[in-house]
Amino acid sequence: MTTPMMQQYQQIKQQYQDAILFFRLGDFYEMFGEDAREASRILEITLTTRDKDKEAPIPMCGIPYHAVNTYLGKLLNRGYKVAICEQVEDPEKSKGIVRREVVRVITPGTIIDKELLAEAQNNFLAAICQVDDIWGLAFVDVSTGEFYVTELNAGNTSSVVDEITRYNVSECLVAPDDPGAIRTLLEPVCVVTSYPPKHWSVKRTQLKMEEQFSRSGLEAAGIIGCEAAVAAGGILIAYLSDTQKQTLGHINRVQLYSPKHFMLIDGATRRNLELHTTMRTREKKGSLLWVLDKTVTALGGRLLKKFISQPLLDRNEILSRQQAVTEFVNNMFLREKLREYLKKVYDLERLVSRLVFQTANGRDLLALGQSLQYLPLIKERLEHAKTTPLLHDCWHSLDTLTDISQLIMESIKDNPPVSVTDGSLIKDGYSEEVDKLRQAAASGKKWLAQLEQEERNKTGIKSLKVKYNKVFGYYIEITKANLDHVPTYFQRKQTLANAERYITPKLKELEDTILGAEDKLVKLEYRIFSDIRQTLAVETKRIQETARVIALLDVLLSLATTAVENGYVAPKILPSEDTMEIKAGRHPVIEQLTTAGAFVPNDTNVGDKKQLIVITGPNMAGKSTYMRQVALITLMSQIGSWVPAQEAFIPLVDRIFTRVGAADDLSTGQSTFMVEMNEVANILHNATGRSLIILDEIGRGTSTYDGIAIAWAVIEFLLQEKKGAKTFFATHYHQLTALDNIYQQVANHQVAVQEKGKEIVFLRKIISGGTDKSYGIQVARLAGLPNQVIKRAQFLLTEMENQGNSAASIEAAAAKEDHLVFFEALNSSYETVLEKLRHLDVMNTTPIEALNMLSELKQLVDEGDNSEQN
Ligand SMILES: Nc1ncnc2c1ncn2[C@@H]1O[C@H](COP(=O)(O)OP(=O)(O)OP(=O)(O)O)[C@@H](O)[C@H]1O
Repeated sequence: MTTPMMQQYQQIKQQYQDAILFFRLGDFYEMFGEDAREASRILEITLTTRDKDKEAPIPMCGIPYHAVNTYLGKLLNRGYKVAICEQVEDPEKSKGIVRREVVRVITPGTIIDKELLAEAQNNFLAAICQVDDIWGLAFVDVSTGEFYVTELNAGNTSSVVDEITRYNVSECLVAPDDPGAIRTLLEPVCVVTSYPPKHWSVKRTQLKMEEQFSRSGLEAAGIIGCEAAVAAGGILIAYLSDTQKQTLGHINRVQLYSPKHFMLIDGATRRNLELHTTMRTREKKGSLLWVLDKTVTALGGRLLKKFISQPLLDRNEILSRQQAVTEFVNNMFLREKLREYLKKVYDLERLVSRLVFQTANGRDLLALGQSLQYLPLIKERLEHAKTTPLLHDCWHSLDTLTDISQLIMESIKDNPPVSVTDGSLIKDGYSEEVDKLRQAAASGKKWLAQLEQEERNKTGIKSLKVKYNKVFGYYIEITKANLDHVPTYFQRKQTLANAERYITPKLKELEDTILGAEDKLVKLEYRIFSDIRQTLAVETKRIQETARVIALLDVLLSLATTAVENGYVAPKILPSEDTMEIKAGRHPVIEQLTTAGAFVPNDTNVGDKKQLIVITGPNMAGKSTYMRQVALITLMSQIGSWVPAQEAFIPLVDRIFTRVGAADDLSTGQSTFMVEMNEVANILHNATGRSLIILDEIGRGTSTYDGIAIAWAVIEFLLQEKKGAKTFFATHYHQLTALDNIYQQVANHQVAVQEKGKEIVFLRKIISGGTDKSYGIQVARLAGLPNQVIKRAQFLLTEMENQGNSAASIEAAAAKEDHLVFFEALNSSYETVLEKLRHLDVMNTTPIEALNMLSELKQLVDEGDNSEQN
């Protein structure tokens, strides 16, 4: 027979089948059945059983409630959802089994707990929904309250994936019937959840959106009539109320954006240009974000990431940001002062969500109050920069929230405890009632001490003590040796091995006053604190608006600081058709990673006359670095930043495409060459005459002739079909340099190197003209390939250059050389000896040095012989 508690469990579990149910039992969250099996494996906790003696014992495991976040984090990271089921009535007051309810379902996209969130990173939940031939997309960050919607053409599923990657979404809701088979495309990118149930209608989603943002809010955002966007938004709202179980007041503003408003950067380009993390280690260090991020608030850190993901397309908007950055570059004092104040500002966006969820504690409020005190100072400083329009807007919209900081600073005690139910939250002087109770509790303790002294005097028992425990309250303890002196008005309560415990009517009376006062005080403080928290939650919109200004200021200041520290210039932003000219441009990241002054700057000129630059040059010369540098300077210009160059004229580009390096995508079962061709196809389909295209060694994943043929045809297509697209094409196929004889829009460039005997020196300088030398073997030698391999390759290369590279001639060459290599391999010191002789300056060698050298060479040859024999 199932116990009533297990019946209750099963009823609740029934409704949350896709989540792991954390079922609160006293101080533990327990899991049962399949949930327990799964959780115990992932969380590495012991799996036990309930009703061991019964026929079908139920697997179970548990975690202490106070350590819940650690365990939650592990499950969410693995993509699980967790339903938190609490006891929702006081067990002491309940009749029969205590009532339990799921109070929140936490999913990877709906985390708000600060311990589980990365500070400088948004945590987005997205929904995708197709209405007719349009995709609606909606994004929400529950921890900050941001809510965005947009629409895309349904034919193009890859642009949906691009948008989801751009937001770095943690969880995405897709319809269970999944019309565009989008789930498979998204699964490598984020957790995909089927939602909503089939019977959901566009009408219902619209109602949900109106409930959340009001009709006028939707009108103000201009989204009435955007059915797909509204539908996606409504699905998000519905999912949030299903999981969060409460209205979310901090999500009060929806923004419709047009992807056309921002430069679209696909996932491959984002990775290739290492915008947020490096390709190899996936770390921030070594990325563009790493160079530009001098933000001092978590709010600013998140916004800067967004800026980098969403370069602008509107020249005026770019210039307005650039002007603000310039203002801060030119005004060091203002810049440093503002940054100093901003450092003190707390994560206002995330705090707001904790106010709404009522999870903010005394420390959160105090931190809020303290940081708000800097707002008037910030506003005052901004007054000096009012002539710059964007900074004027910041100054104008910065609400200093003095009423809020005053309320907090007057009411919340310094150093409040973490828990909000243990008292010590409310400052003296804020509430008369609190003061009175606090005094009563404090005096009570004094009275107790007096009573103890009085009783000692009366009884003559020096060791008499007034003590306290939770079960008996206050009592007087007398050791066994003194029992004879105990007066009759002492009433015995408990006997211990060597002492007796008593109470007296007076002690009882005092106890009532003290305990009553403390109990009342804790309750009253909690009530007042909750009221304050509630009052602040009502001010959500104002705090959010201020948070937006603070984040923007922080990012502009960060860009200015980087510009000053790294010696950047303000680029001139030109219309798309113009020529891109960069004088002495540098790669923003590589220059930081090389020793100061070691980076070699290079010029760029591409556009009107020469639209496509073919870059040849040895391996390791700096071709990729150069092309990425052009892309990054363009991107930085369009986010409003200054750029690493002496001078830069940047025409607006609508997209940056890159095809750089080879990356296997084994997770989707694609080969290196297939990935390469997919990326090239994407570029050829989607680039326009206003795009910037970086193609690094395309075609190298297949045989030489196939590769050359594909590369040639791709270039022709770009010249004919994407007129004006500024393109850089790095290649080892020197045959492609012939293109500039045929097409006047093509220019050949090479990266200069200097030959020194067998060695090469990289000059890192881009010069005009093509080269047919790869120096691959020299680079391989630098990389430390065994001498034997290098020599052999050198021989085969010479043979191929003389005889052609047909299979037959290579075979003939290989046969010819075989015994020679074998002979040379007989003594492994051969190359070292030769090297020493090569570097020997005979004319400047004394006889004794010559003798020493001879002996050294002999020793080397002997050692070589010995090692060959062993
Ligand atoms: N302008 C420069 N100044 C200083 N160092 C540079 C410069 N350009 C490149 N480098 C250094 O040279 C290294 C190799 O550059 P890069 O990868 O761009 O060469 P590559 O020509 O694309 O090589 P491959 O053809 O083998 O891919 C870089 O990692 C960087 O450290």
